[in-house]
Amino acid sequence: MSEQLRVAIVGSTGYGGVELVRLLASHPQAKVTSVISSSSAGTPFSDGFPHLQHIREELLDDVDPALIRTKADVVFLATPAGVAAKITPAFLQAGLKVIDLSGDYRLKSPALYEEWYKKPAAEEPYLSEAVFGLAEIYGERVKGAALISNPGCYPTATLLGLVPAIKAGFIDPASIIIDAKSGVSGAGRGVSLGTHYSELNENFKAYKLNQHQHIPEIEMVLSDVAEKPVVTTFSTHLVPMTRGIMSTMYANIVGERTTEQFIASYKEFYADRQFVRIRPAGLLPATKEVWGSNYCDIGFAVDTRTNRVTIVSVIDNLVKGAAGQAIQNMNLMMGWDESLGLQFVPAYP
Ligand SMILES: NC(=O)C1=CN([C@@H]2O[C@H](COP(=O)(O)OP(=O)(O)OC[C@H]3O[C@@H](n4cnc5c(N)ncnc54)[C@H](OP(=O)(O)O)[C@@H]3O)[C@@H](O)[C@H]2O)C=CC1
Ligand SMILES: CC(=O)N[C@@H](CCC(=O)OP(=O)(O)O)C(=O)O
Repeated sequence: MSEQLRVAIVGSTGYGGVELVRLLASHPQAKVTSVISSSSAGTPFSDGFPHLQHIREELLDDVDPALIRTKADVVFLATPAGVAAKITPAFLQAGLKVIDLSGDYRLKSPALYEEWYKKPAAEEPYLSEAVFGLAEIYGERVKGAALISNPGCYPTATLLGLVPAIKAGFIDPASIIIDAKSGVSGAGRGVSLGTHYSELNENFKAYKLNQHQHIPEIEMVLSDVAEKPVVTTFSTHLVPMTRGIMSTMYANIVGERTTEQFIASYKEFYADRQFVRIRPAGLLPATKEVWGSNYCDIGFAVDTRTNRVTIVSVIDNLVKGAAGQAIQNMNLMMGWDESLGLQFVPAYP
């Protein structure tokens, strides 16, 4: 077998980073050679994650691009918004390929990023060079790229559920309303008032209405696919569960379409893709049915009374919504089969 690709992870002590460590442990052609921390360098990785003790015995490295270059070929950045914008240029200049899990390189307009993220935008030419890695839609662009911007968790579930219907002309893009729900690991490992146990348990709440940073990312892709500007209503809710996103989407149908026609059209659209599974009529997906896997499951219900369709799309936010799709992008970037090391069956129940 050829030599394995060497991989480093900045933010390895966060939820996205730890999930990268878990998934890459069984990748046949890549191995993690450096786990990096900005706050705990020099301490054993397994101190914080005893469940991974047998696969990662080394000490955490510092965020040092020159050192990392001696150990790795590709670096994943699983860091909070604003960090990748600062450190990516040094990693690229050191000769590493970069896959960023944050929102820093997704929006091509610096003004739009600063409006929604309230932080300084990444600089050119890196912003223009970054390829938006929604693998099933833009996978061809990912091949050979040096900087990949991994999509957000909510946009991944939402866009995989909407793009085929828009491309087929089945729905009016101006009529779309997106009602999305996430498990709490979507908020990261850090503690906050809104996500601690007694605030979250037995509770269900809407948040960031009309202010969510994923709104411009969703509109960017919907506009690209519709070939005209699209604005949308996107509402987010926190659910008392650990993993999972459900995006429930409503749109007016153009002409007359049955549930079976939506199913047939989506099956054709995703015929060559391994990670999108289309449900038969009457069988809507639930978050537990993709738990721990890289699948996005999509179901449909056409209402002939209102002539609207409801599309339900579910993912595991830490896998297809973050680490899994990032590895899928690494595979595409390297010219490998996109499913390498990702063929996990969902854990159930
Ligand atoms: N959680 C999810 O479901 C998803 C997350 N994302 C995005 O992925 C990124 C990571 O998310 P997540 O893992 O949940 O976040 P976490 O908060 O769990 O982890 C982020 C990690 O980044 C490290 N970090 C913080 N500041 C810096 C810095 N200045 N330089 C280097 N490293 C730093 C921290 O580790 P240390 O102190 O050890 O350096 C921390 O563990 C975020 O941008 C998030 O928005 C995207 C899709 C889904
Ligand atoms: C539950 C929860 O709080 N989820 C986070 C998802 C953040 C995320 O994934 O951030 P980026 O994609 O922008 O990097 C949120 O709604 O902000």
